Amino acid sequence: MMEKTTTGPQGSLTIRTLAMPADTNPAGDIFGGWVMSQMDIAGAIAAVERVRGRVVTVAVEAMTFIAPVKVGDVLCVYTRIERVGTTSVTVGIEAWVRRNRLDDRQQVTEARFVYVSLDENGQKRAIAAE
Ligand SMILES: CC(=O)SCCNC(=O)CCNC(=O)[C@H](O)C(C)(C)COP(=O)(O)OP(=O)(O)OC[C@H]1O[C@@H](n2cnc3c(N)ncnc32)[C@H](O)[C@@H]1OP(=O)(O)O
Repeated sequence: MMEKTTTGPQGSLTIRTLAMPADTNPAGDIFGGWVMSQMDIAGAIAAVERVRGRVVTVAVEAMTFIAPVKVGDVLCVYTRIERVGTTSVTVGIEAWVRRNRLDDRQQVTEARFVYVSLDENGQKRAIAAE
């Protein structure tokens, strides 16, 4: 599991979006799947920037849901490149919310997503050194 953050978000702010009523479960909280989707999108943005090409998600590792997301929360997803392999890139991802008129900030998830670099034909592509 990734180290718990104690001071604030780690990484670059990659996505900021609003949790809407359509994304709730019957209990009124936001679906975990919606939050994971936002994290996958943010991780893919970070991976595409690093590999400078198309990527596909191959694995989600160490996904932890720390606190619920509520309707009206502003979800902020932070990413950082943790590892670059031959064809894969591992992105550390944290989601935080701002709630109660944006006064409170709380971490809601953390995970590592792994992406594989593909060429235009969908074949694995070696990642070039930076
Ligand atoms: C099922 C879905 O629709 S999910 C939504 C979107 N995702 C997809 O569609 C991806 C479906 N999967 C695939 O197309 C294939 O598995 C691919 C192209 C991603 C990988 O192809 P494979 O031939 O299995 O790849 P291979 O085993 O060589 O691994 C490629 C890289 O991914 C890494 N990798 C593969 N599986 C995993 C895993 N479970 N966890 C972490 N890393 C992994 C490998 O370590 C390797 O990294 P490296 O080149 O940096 O050393």
